[in-house]
Amino acid sequence: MGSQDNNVELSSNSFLAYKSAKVFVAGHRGLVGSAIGRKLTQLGFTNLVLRSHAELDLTRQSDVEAFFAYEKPEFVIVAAAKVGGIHANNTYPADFIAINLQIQTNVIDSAYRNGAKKLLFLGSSCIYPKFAPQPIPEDALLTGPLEPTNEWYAIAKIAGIKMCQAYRIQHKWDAISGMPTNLYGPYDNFHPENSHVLPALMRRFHEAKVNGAKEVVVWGTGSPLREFLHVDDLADAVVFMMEKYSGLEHLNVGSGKEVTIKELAELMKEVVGFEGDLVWDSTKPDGTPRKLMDSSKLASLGWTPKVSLKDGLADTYKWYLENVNL
Ligand SMILES: NC(=O)C1=CN([C@@H]2O[C@H](COP(=O)(O)OP(=O)(O)OC[C@H]3O[C@@H](n4cnc5c(N)ncnc54)[C@H](OP(=O)(O)O)[C@@H]3O)[C@@H](O)[C@H]2O)C=CC1
Ligand SMILES: C[C@H]1O[C@H](OP(=O)(O)OP(=O)(O)OC[C@H]2O[C@@H](n3cnc4c(=O)[nH]c(N)nc43)[C@H](O)[C@@H]2O)[C@@H](O)[C@@H](O)C1=O
Repeated sequence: MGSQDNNVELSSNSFLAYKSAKVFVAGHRGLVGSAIGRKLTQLGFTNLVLRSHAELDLTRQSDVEAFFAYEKPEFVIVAAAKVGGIHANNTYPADFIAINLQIQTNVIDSAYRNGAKKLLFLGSSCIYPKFAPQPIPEDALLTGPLEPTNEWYAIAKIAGIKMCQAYRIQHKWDAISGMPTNLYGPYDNFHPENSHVLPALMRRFHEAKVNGAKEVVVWGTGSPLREFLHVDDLADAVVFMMEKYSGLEHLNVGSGKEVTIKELAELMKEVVGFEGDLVWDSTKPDGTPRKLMDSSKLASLGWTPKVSLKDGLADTYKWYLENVNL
C-alpha cells in the first residue's frame, strides 16, 4: 500500500495499551456506537466520553468546539450520522448531505484542534460507483457515477474520507477511515419505512406473525445482492483498526458473504417463524444491484468476522423480542 509510506511516523499511538484514555464515541446510542461502547467496556476501557444527541447536537459547530475544548478526548470514533435505508436516503437528500457534512466536519476538525491522538471515521459501502467491479476494492472510489438513491449521503461520506486524508497529509495527524458494509444487530432502527432492509423485514414479519396475516410485502424485485455484517463484528474491526492501522487509504469492512434480498427475506421468514407468503412490490426501488466489498486488505492485517448471518439474525430477533416488541 504505497499510501502508507506517507504515514509511517504516525503509527506510534497504541490504543489498547491505554485503557484509561479518554475515548469519545460519537453516536453511542445508535446501532454502531452502542456496539463499540459494549466492546470497549468489555476490553476494560474506563474513561469513555459520551454525549447523547439531546446533550450535544454535533451539527452545531460552536457547541462541538466547546465540548472538545473542555473534554479533550485522546481518541475519537465517529459513529454519529444521519443514517437510513433506501427510502429515507431517497426522500430526505438535503438532510443526508447537510447533516452528515456538518457532523463529520465539526468532529474531525475539533478533534484535531484539541489534540486527539487518533480519530476513526466511519463511511459506508455506498461510497463506491453503482457499477463498481465486484468484489469492490478500495481503489474503486471515485471511478464512476454513484447509485442515485444514496448519492447525497455518499458524497458526504466521501468528503469525510477525504477530510481525514487531508488532515493526515497537511497536519501529520492520525485520522483513518473504515467503510462498513450493510450492518445489523441490537439497537438497530426498526422504523417501518426509514430503516434498512434487515430490521424492516424483521419487524414486518414479526407483526405479520403476531397478527395472523397471510402475506408480507417486500420492496423491489428481490434480485439485488447485499453483504451483511453483524455490528459486533464491526465493533471488533473498529478496535482492531484503532490499534493496528494507520494509513491514508480507507479500509473496507465486510463479511465477504452476500445474499439476494429474496434469500434474506426467506431466511428472515424462517427465523421469525412467519408462515404466510411473500409479495414483491416492484414499484419500490432496488437500489444498487450488487455491492460486495473486497475486504482483503483488512484481512491481510489479521482481522476476520465471526458471526454468521443465520446466527446473527437469530440473536437480533431475540434482542428485538426482549427490547423493542414490549
Ligand atoms: N447501519 C448500517 O447498515 C451502516 C452504518 N454505517 C455507518 O455507521 C455509522 C453509524 O450508523 P448507525 O449506528 O447505523 O446509525 P444510527 O442511526 O443507529 O446511530 C446514529 C447515532 O448518531 C446520533 N446522531 C445523529 N445525528 C446527530 C447529531 N446531530 N448530534 C449528535 N448525535 C447525532 C444518533 O442519535 P439520535 O438517534 O438521537 O439522533 C444516533 O445515536 C454511520 O456513520 C453510518 O454511516 C456504515 C455502513 C452501514
Ligand atoms: C447501508 C446502506 O443502506 C442503503 O442502501 P441499501 O443497501 O440499498 O439499503 P436498504 O437496506 O434500505 O435496502 C436494501 C435492499 O432491500 C430492499 N428492501 C426490500 N424490502 C425492504 C424494506 O422493507 N425496507 C428497506 N429499507 N429495503 C427493503 C430494497 O429495495 C433494496 O433493494 C443506503 O441508505 C446506503 O446509504 C447505505 O449505506
